[in-house]
Amino acid sequence: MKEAILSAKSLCKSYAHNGGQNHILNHIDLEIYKGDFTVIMGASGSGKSTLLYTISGMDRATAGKVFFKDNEITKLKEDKLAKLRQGDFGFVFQQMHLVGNLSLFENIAVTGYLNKNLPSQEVIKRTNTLLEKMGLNDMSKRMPSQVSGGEQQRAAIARAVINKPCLLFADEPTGALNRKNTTEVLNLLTELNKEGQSILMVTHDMRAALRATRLLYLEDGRIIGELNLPTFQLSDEKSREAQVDAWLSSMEW
Ligand SMILES: Nc1ncnc2c1ncn2[C@@H]1O[C@H](COP(=O)(O)OP(=O)(O)OP(=O)(O)O)[C@@H](O)[C@H]1O
Repeated sequence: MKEAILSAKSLCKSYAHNGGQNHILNHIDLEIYKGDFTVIMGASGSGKSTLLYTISGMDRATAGKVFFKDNEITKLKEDKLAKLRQGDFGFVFQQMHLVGNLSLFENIAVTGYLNKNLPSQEVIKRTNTLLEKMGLNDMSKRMPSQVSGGEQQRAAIARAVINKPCLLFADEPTGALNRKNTTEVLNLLTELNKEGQSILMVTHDMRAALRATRLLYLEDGRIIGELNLPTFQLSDEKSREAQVDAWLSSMEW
């Protein structure tokens, strides 16, 4: 049986709008399971990023609850939430937000150093392992401005997983990348997932959606559809694409 690591109960998020309320998330009940590569799709403006930020504790819900491993995180104060985000969650965004005057090595290692439980030798070891895995060995001393967007995003992914988070959140991680870099980043995320990393990603990129083992569709503030898939294999890409395409059409995407 699948193990839920994150669950939302009647999750709501509204914004004040023209004297009224704009309801973006409307009583969402959702469980995110260990080991899954969950991808949330939906039309532009449907609330995908809002859902990711609200369920991860980056933003506050208007109503409803979020539980991380049976602990309610919606009631945590900011300092406890920050600790949780730092230790148990990893984040990757469309923009990489690397520190411009630190090398790639330092950008990755600094998140490890912030983890008080990690000895510095272990931080260095993990950073080197991740640099190798991300294919960044030769450019570890370069500054972010001296590498491509895809290389920056690979460094940002390494930074996000150095503390071995229970769940990696990704908000349109390929949104700013060209085709080649998109494929490289998606391959890395797929590889991490095959090694056991649980991922929750929002995207409106069909190529990114193909990597999901569980696809969810958001519309009118609710999850209206779900498609479960086996782990992505390059050899099955064509038939998977046809399956996902048909499902998205049925969602009127
Ligand atoms: N801080 C805010 N204040 C008011 N409205 C907001 C705020 N943040 C988001 N919204 C609105 O909430 C809705 C959902 O936004 P969100 O960014 O979550 O959508 P999305 O599905 O991720 O869109 P896209 O695919 O275009 O990135 C949009 O109508 C947006 O304008």
